[in-house]
Amino acid sequence: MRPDHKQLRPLSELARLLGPDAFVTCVDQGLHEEAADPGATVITGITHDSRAVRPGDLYAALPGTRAHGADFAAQAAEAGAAAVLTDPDGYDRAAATRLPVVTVADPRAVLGEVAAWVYGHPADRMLLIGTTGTSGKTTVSYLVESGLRTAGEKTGLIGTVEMRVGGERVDSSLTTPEATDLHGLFAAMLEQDVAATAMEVSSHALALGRVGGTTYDVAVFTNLSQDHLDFHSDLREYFETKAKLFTPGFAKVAVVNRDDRFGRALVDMVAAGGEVPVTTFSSEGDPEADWRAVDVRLGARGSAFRVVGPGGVELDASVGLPGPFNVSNAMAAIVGLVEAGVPVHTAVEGVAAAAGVPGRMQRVEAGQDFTAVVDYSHKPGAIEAVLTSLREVTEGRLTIVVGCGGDRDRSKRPLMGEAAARLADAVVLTDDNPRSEDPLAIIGSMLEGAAKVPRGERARVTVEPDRAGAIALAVDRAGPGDVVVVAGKGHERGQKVLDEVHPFDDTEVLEEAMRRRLAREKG
Ligand SMILES: CC(=O)N[C@H]1[C@@H](OP(=O)(O)OP(=O)(O)OC[C@H]2O[C@@H](n3ccc(=O)[nH]c3=O)[C@H](O)[C@@H]2O)O[C@H](CO)[C@@H](O)[C@@H]1O[C@H](C)C(=O)N[C@@H](C)C(=O)N[C@H](CCC(=O)O)C(=O)O
Ligand SMILES: Nc1ncnc2c1ncn2[C@@H]1O[C@H](COP(=O)(O)OP(=O)(O)OP(=O)(O)O)[C@@H](O)[C@H]1O
Repeated sequence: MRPDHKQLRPLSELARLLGPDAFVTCVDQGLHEEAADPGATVITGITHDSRAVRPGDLYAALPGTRAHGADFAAQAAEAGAAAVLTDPDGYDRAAATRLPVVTVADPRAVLGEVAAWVYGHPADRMLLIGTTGTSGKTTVSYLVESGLRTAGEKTGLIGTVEMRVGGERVDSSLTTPEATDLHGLFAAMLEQDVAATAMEVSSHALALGRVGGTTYDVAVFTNLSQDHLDFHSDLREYFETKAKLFTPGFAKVAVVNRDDRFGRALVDMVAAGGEVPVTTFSSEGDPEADWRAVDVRLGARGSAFRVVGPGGVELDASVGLPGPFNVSNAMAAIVGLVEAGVPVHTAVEGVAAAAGVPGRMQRVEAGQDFTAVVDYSHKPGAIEAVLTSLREVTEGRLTIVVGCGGDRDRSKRPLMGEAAARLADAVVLTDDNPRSEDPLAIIGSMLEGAAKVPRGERARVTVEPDRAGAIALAVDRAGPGDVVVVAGKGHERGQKVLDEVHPFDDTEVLEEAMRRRLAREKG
């Protein structure tokens, strides 16, 4: 989504912004190595994708893992690009278009600043609350947005499930959009009078410069556990990437979960920097936290608790999402809102009023006599949190249907298998976005983890590679009062096989399996 109003930015201004390390060249002016005078060239928008170029755009030709954006410079020029931003490697193909070319050593590193410049620094003109962490980013962002709405703001939301601009819903393909799209989105939000935005900040975004040129009024940290080790070299580097969000260029204030060991390390790191004030929260009774959730009463559909904060604040609160981890998410949102200037009672009211988050601990009803849940847990920490939470609210048997994605962090597969086999009574291992891999090989790695649980403590493990078959199996075996959780896809609507996405909706398949069973039972 882009603003309707076109920007008019002279390219000469960009050359000044980027300073002496940027070369501006224009073959048509006979200038190959000297800084050219980009003269009358005017930029009216920006994109990193040749397929999305609009006339007047600056096309950012970025080096990628599969291609170099410069490979598509001719296509961008044909679509009306006014100039190209690239690195020395992409220069030849960019210059061949005869458009002005801005060459910098690392275009991703400046892309956020450049995109913010193109759109007139829109993020600086709204309240921005960014949330990072391995788990809880989407949930906290939904809760924060609800709090901002309760405070009377027209809101924006940016995250994995969807983006929202005022009341309008926009599909989302990444958790955190690329910098060019992000600043365009902020500008479009301003045009619609959005005054406050809640957004998710992934570690990919921090590593790939997607949030450059964006300063968060409040940056929130939920937790860190193993994930994305296909992208980050190890847990330490993953943590350090997340920690970037809490440095002065990115955050004005930090809100950090003290119950998480990486959260405590982050508190020390930010405090040592001495530039970003930190406020902490705990839902597990840490007396050192600035804000605490006490007297937590867990229920099958949500929790009630008391919020205790600085200056004698103490008030009743609730969250309509089950599990202790959602009390933690609610605290993250409440404290984030308070640090953003929302009165605490409004923050508490907004969080309590939030509707469920699509595909997160979502109950599915078809008249069955057991509890059926769809949840987006697709990493060891989330599987553990979800199974522990569901165990607390059921006397019956707990079954999980779970797989693990192909072409992504392989080291988490045995950990997911182990967590499922340790914490559930029954596990059905199945397929989940195999991409280019053999689903049985992925399941094999999960089985390795499951086998580490001692026999007497291990859940009954069944393998059914066909996901619909696996869901039906779990449904057919469920007894009254049991819980079946279908993990991994949550709000997603497809199964990724090779480069194709085949329609697959866990909620629909689960509903259908339960209806079929009821029909069979009725005779
Ligand atoms: C690992 C990663 O994040 N990769 C991102 C990266 O892709 P890449 O380096 O492979 O790009 P490439 O395909 O080689 O293309 C190079 C350049 O050519 C451009 N291009 C390519 C083809 C074309 O026809 N025209 C064109 O202009 C591309 O836009 C790109 O700028 O740059 C692309 C756009 O510039 C992103 O779309 C792509 O995200 C892919 C789709 C992705 O799946 N990313 C995931 C892992 C991700 O970012 N996830 C996090 C959330 C993680 C979490 O769950 O916490 C997220 O924030 O979404
Ligand atoms: N605070 C938390 N601690 C542990 N697990 C959580 C927490 N919050 C949510 N989860 C689990 O993680 C799943 C994903 O939650 P959510 O979408 O809010 O997190 P996320 O950080 O946005 O995830 P992702 O990066 O995978 O998009 C939930 O469905 C739930 O199983």
